[in-house]
Amino acid sequence: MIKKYYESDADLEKISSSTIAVLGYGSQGRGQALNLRDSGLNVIIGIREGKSRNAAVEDGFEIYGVSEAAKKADIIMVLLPDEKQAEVYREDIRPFLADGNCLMFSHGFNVHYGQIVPPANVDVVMVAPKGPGHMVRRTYEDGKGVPGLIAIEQDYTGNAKDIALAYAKGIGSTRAVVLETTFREETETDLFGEQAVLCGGVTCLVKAGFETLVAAGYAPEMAYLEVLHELKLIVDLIYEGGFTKMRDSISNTAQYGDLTRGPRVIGAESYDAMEEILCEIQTGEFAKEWILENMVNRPVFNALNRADEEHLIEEVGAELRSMMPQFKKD
Ligand SMILES: NC(=O)C1=CN([C@@H]2O[C@H](COP(=O)(O)OP(=O)(O)OC[C@H]3O[C@@H](n4cnc5c(N)ncnc54)[C@H](OP(=O)(O)O)[C@@H]3O)[C@@H](O)[C@H]2O)C=CC1
Ligand SMILES: CC[C@](O)(C(C)=O)C(=O)O
Ligand SMILES: [Mg+2]
Ligand SMILES: [Mg+2]
Repeated sequence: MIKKYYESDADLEKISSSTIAVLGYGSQGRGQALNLRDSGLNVIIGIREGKSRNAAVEDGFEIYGVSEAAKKADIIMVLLPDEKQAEVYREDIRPFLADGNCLMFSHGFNVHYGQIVPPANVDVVMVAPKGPGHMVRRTYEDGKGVPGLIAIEQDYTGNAKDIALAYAKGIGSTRAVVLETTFREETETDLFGEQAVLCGGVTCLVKAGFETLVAAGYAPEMAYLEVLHELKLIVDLIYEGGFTKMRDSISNTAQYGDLTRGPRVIGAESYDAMEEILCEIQTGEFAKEWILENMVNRPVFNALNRADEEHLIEEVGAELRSMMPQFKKD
């Protein structure tokens, strides 16, 4: 049985006298740093010059370069892009790690695939919120939390788990639930989830529905509202109460179509593709591909991203959203 932890299982005191360096101030860096500070913990930011450094200054943090922050800290949370972490680790983190420090990640990619090999005299820990950084912050501000994972790769001090749980409490995750996993399990399931379902699966499904309707002569605006805008409303119901709550809310006609037609869209071919994708993750083939892609300045990433940015669904969506009050900035 997987271990689950809640508020009463974690003690902020375990890290209340520690200096926590959050390295990177992007999606996760900002969300986690603000939550930790609001939880009363001692946070500094390690960041290069640039856009997100300015945001950290505006938010009133004590700011340092990455190496300086790593040197000052007891807990070093690496919230840099996965593809940059190994290089920054070699140059700006590893030389400044002290005996008994806690090296922390929110995703296991670099440790699991051997791109970062920490020394034996530090704790190596993961605290991974299961949600985007902006939601980590917004949910905390609402008095709730995004569920999280902890994993202990190396327990040099004997305190690694207490530290991980306290950090998870600091970012709000124990308000929801924290599961105990391993670097391998988190890395493989996270990559699979984002590729096959959450990001890759969903965007391709929506695009396919949109393109099918538009090719059949329906207005792109109709297609957009049908397969993209309404998706959130349906997903919200699934999120709140599973398939059952969603099916309680839709018409019987929709439910019959869902049960009989859904399996034709996601059929044997999709199951085979998912298995193949999982296998590429487990063997390290995907990791190798992504590392090599970065070494040659991301030609595939850039070309595919540009094509999607220029897709009709984005143009139509931007125009429709600009008229909807819920998307207007204050
Ligand atoms: N995004 C998410 O919600 C989730 C992310 N994670 C994990 O969290 C980690 C961080 O991801 P994410 O928050 O998306 O990252 P972002 O891309 O949002 O932010 C990265 C931050 O690192 C800084 N940075 C980039 N390159 C360098 C460098 N060479 N030296 C110093 N600073 C640098 C960026 O600064 P600048 O503005 O100057 O580019 C930015 O502040 C990853 O391990 C990811 O897998 C885990 C769960 C969810
Ligand atoms: C779903 C994408 C994610 O895994 C996340 C927000 O959890 C990521 O890497 O950003
Ligand atoms: Mg994820
Ligand atoms: Mg991920």
